Amino acid sequence: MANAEQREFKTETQKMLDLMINSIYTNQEIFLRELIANASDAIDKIQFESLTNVDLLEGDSDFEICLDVDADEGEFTISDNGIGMTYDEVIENIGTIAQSGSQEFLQKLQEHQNDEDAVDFIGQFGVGFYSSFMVADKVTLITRAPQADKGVKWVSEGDGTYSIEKVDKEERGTTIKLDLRDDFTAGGDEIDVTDRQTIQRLVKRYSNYVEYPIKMKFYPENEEGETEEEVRTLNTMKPLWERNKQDVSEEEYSEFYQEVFQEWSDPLEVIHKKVEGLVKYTTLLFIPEQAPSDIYSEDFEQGLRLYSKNNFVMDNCQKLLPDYLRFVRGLVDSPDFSLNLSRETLQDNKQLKIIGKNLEKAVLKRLKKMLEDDWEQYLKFWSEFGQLIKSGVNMTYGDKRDKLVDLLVFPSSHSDEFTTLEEYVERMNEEQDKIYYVTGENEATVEKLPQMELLQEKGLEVLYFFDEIDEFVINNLAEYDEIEFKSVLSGDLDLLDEDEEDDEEDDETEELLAAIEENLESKVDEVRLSKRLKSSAVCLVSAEAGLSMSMEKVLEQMNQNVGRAQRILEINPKHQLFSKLKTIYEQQGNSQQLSKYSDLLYSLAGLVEGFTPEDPVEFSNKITELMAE
Ligand SMILES: Nc1ncnc2c1ncn2[C@@H]1O[C@H](COP(=O)(O)OP(=O)(O)OP(=O)(O)O)[C@@H](O)[C@H]1O
Repeated sequence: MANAEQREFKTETQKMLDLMINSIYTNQEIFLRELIANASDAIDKIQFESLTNVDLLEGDSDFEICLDVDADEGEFTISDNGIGMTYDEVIENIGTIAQSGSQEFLQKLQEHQNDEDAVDFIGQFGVGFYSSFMVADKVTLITRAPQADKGVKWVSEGDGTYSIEKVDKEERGTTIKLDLRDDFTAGGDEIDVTDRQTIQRLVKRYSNYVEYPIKMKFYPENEEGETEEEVRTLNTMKPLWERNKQDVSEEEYSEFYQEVFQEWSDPLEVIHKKVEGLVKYTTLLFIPEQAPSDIYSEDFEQGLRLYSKNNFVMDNCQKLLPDYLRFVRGLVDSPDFSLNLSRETLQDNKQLKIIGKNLEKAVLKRLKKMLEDDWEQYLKFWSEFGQLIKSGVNMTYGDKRDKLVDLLVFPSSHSDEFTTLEEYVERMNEEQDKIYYVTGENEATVEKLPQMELLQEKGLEVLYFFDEIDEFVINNLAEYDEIEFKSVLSGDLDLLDEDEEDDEEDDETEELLAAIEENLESKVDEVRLSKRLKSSAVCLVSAEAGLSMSMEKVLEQMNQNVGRAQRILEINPKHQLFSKLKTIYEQQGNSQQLSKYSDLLYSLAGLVEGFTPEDPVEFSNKITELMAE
């Protein structure tokens, strides 16, 4: 090294190296991604420049990145035939920290100099080439720029100085040799960087879609037990998302989806978009056919995969899509993402926010289109992910909520399958001014509810809410197209024509109702004559405002005690039973018998509603006594 010039690193560079060497970074394996990304950038550059000056290629246009390991020597080497560097460029690029990301990093480093939490922010910045020092105690870089006579050799042990000298180098491009630290060789505590399988795995994970072949020699044994040299390309290269949509077949999308996201079935929908604007990105999203069984569990790994110019940056990035779209799989590639984007910095990442908004819009738009153009497919989607869309209504506001509302579908009394709110409103007759709904277990039970009788008679359509979340969603919406939602099970339905309205209650009826109310004091808030019942004798409804009985049930199951729904017992004045009650009251006043009847009425009305009697034994005794009479 007679001609080698010894130079010192700039102070900041040394600080950075110290951090690398002390392995503040926990994820050391990313060194490989950083070196491959640099090699790929260097090839991009020569390719671009050769467009105007083909001589730069020196006849070599088979662009490639070659990796090699030497387990005996504990070495790892990466070579590229990219643009290389001149003597001055090496000093400029490698001896100092030039890029803005690293500048910012150093500034922060200065601020946090004596901070223990330096670890927290170090992961936020691109450290590129220097990450070599995480796994190596000596780094040798030999490079030659196109058409330069001499190459340049740069060597450093990360100890504050480096040496630089001119050397002969035949091929254009850069070779970087790492003398690995013992920890990173066979028998070390960390990953074995001299192990070909390990390297292969890392390339697959981080650099699979780098567009130049990443090659490595393997030495498998042939049938005779002799080893043979075999050069393998480790990466898949052409990222599907970079291709034109028109040129990708459905099968190719499916294959990619299954391979990358470990799915078994085909995706229900594929969204593939290239966006060039304020932010530049390409996205490939998939709506799965089936919800994974753990989609509601806390461990569910939601989120998209991020790439930066085909380099893997991060998996399961949750910041891009809102929680209610957690079923969407896919990726986003943007040159604006830094390779070292970390979960901590995602929060403030502006590009990410813009991209996220666009993606959400794109998914909702596609779902709307599916609903309009392919109803069968939409129902399939709905049966898997409808719950999540509903939860989205509860979580969103304004415009977004309006978009979600049009994706809601419900079973209804007037349709064999599901109906949208828009369709419901279209079917409403002129006098109808409310959207009616009923909550219950299933179609068979709600259709038989006494409260449904009047609506059925009047031919009014009722939406069926079989999902616990439904009523909460509707409560949040309050109205659709300025039309109020109205539960068939609460308040007054106001459905009778004037001539159907009953005459004023006589005094005796009033007294009777008051007596029953007194008997049921602890259970109901009001007893009144019903205007909705046709053939049934009694029903229980909730008060117009406030918690409904079905919501009370759900909240109770969730152990959320938010109070009790107001209960109103309605008695059908046209029912035989009512005349019987009247007779009893006329003859005996508020007797024991009337008290027994009051209890029974309440229990029966509750039963229909799905509430078991508070004391089933007593209930059954009362019924049998009555039968015996
Ligand atoms: N294989 C290479 N061929 C040619 N030039 C290289 C090579 N590797 C690094 N360089 C030069 O050294 C510079 C510094 O590299 P480094 O990896 O530290 O940062 P970067 O790649 O610019 O930024 P980042 O890693 O944050 O994306 C590069 O910008 C490039 O000019």
